[in-house]
Amino acid sequence: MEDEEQLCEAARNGDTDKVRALIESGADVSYFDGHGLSPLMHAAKHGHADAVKCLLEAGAPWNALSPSNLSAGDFAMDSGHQEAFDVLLNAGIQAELILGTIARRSNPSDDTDGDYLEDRITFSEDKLMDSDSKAIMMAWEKPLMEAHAKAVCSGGKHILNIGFGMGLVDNAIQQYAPIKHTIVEAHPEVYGRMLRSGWGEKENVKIIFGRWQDVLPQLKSYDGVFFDTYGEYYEDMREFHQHLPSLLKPGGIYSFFNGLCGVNTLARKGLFGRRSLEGCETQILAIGHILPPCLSVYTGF
Ligand SMILES: C[S@@+](CC[C@H](N)C(=O)[O-])C[C@H]1O[C@@H](n2cnc3c(N)ncnc32)[C@H](O)[C@@H]1O
Repeated sequence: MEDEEQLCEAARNGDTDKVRALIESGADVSYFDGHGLSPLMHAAKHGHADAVKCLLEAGAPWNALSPSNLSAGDFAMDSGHQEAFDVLLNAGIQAELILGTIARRSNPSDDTDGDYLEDRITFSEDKLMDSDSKAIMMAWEKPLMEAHAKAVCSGGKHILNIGFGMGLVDNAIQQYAPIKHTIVEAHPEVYGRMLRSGWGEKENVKIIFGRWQDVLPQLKSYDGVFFDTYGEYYEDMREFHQHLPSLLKPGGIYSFFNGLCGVNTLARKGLFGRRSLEGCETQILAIGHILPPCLSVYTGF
């Protein structure tokens, strides 16, 4: 048996010593077997967190996808292996933060979502797609968005949402009859669609067209804030978080969603597709892993 096939087998069996020995003797950690699965995917699928760590340390690609578009993170999550999932998630986040920093340093004027904001996008009943046919938003995310809306609307009647997308969260926010519901949206086509579908005429809605980074001076303080953009780096989300103390009223509630590098320009398809987070309860818990403190809902600024 080839070294790489043995590596897949050792990863599957959780035989970390053998995994390490094979790597030291030159086995290729980027190998895909006849089913299109990498050693990392095998280790993840069987919940062998130590083997996952060992393969990641040796440079196994955390964002590779199987023929059915599943990442190692998806395999771990789908099989209920939380420890292996956490190891992969942390590796992905670290890589994202580093890649984002490198991208910014090499091109400080790069606004990361500039390309996306100039792209044509496609709307259909159940999804919003970018020009690479990658999903910006999908209808299955509705229960998740409803849960976020419930959370951010539980603290008061002045609500801010960043990123309209399909309007799922905004429709849910409207159910709570906010006094003022401010929506920031940067994509001209999404904005155009918002206007065509009557959002501009709702009495309690204020639409601010532009990138949140550019329209910050127009924003006030809110009882609830939700953040879910597209085509940005974690760095952007971290930057947004730095504004929360002024964007949130005392006791206000913040929640966010991030597709975990679903559109990162370097990782392209991403470590954990949004599908990893399907199922509302899990989603909220999974979101909480992104940034400490480990909750997606922040209160009491
Ligand atoms: C994933 S969608 C939001 C989906 C939304 N939560 C829903 O429930 O349908 C992301 C949205 O953020 C917008 N967006 C991306 N970058 C942005 C930025 N810097 N400022 C404001 N909006 C942005 C995109 O155009 C897109 O409409």
